[in-house]
Amino acid sequence: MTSTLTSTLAFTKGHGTENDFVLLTDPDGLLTHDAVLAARLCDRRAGIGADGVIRAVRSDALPEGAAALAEDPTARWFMDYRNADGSLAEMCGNGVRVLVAHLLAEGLVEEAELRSGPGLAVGTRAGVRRVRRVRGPEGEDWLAVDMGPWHLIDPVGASDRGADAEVGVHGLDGVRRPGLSVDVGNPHTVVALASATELDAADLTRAPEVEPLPPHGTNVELVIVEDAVGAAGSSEAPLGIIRMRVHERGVGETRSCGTGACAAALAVRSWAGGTAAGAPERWLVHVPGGTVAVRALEGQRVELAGPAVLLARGEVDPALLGG
Ligand SMILES: N[C@@H](CCC[C@H](N)C(=O)O)C(=O)O
Repeated sequence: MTSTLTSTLAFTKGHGTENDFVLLTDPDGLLTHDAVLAARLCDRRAGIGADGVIRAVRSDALPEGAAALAEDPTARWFMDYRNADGSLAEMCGNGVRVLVAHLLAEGLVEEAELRSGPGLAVGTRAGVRRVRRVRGPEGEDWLAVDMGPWHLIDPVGASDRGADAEVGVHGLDGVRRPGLSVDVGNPHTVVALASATELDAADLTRAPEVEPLPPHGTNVELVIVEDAVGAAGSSEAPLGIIRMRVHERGVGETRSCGTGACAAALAVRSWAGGTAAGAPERWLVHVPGGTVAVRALEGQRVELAGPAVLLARGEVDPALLGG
């Protein structure tokens, strides 16, 4: 992170539905945000402990930022995201909300930017994302992110299997369950389990076996669908309810995954036959760390909303990090 590993590094710790992150502020892109240091910071015993590291850097201070600025010249901040194992990820739905909360707390963006027009533009490796201030279902202060376009992933290309997968989940007596691979900026395979009992019994200390595996690996979401609220006979638009557990690429089981919640809702919608069949266009996704809301947007886009919590600030001596 620093060239000498002798000076301390300021950090903030935050989470979105308990998907937790170490945040570093590096406006001018002077830090070496490499895989080794990210893995050490994320170590839960010899480091600070987190599912990922987010470096807040100005888009014009790093090469990947050029594409973000070309897409939207107002995207002056970039989310440089690494997983707990140090690998780069294209996008993090919980992370982008926590990054924006951090930028606000540091006085680097204004609350007004979240409340006007389409919201604050943030560059990511998956493209520019826009973040707005919204109210949660119980009046909480939440952030909503336009997560951009999504598509099904066909890992084997032009086959009759399309994005369908078969997934072996550990802890379920060798049964294989149907999956659907969805790209929401990063890759996911959503797996439909048969019951809440299966969801609770699944062993996510190891990655589920996905066949065929998307080319860049995959995050895996195990889901069950609970009854939709406001369906048949009601004037209200139906609200789908999903329970989900997740095994993240580059991390392991986490308490939540924002992109994963979007993929889960989109897969469930697809299995239900889509809008034409009356499938809900908005969902609450319950994860072990809380609840997020997902909404289908026009133009095959999707929105994620949820909380962003900053809980600690401090300094760490990179020379003392173990791992
Ligand atoms: N937890 C994140 C996703 C983080 C990246 C993921 N592990 C990957 O490698 O794609 C989220 O909230 O979206």
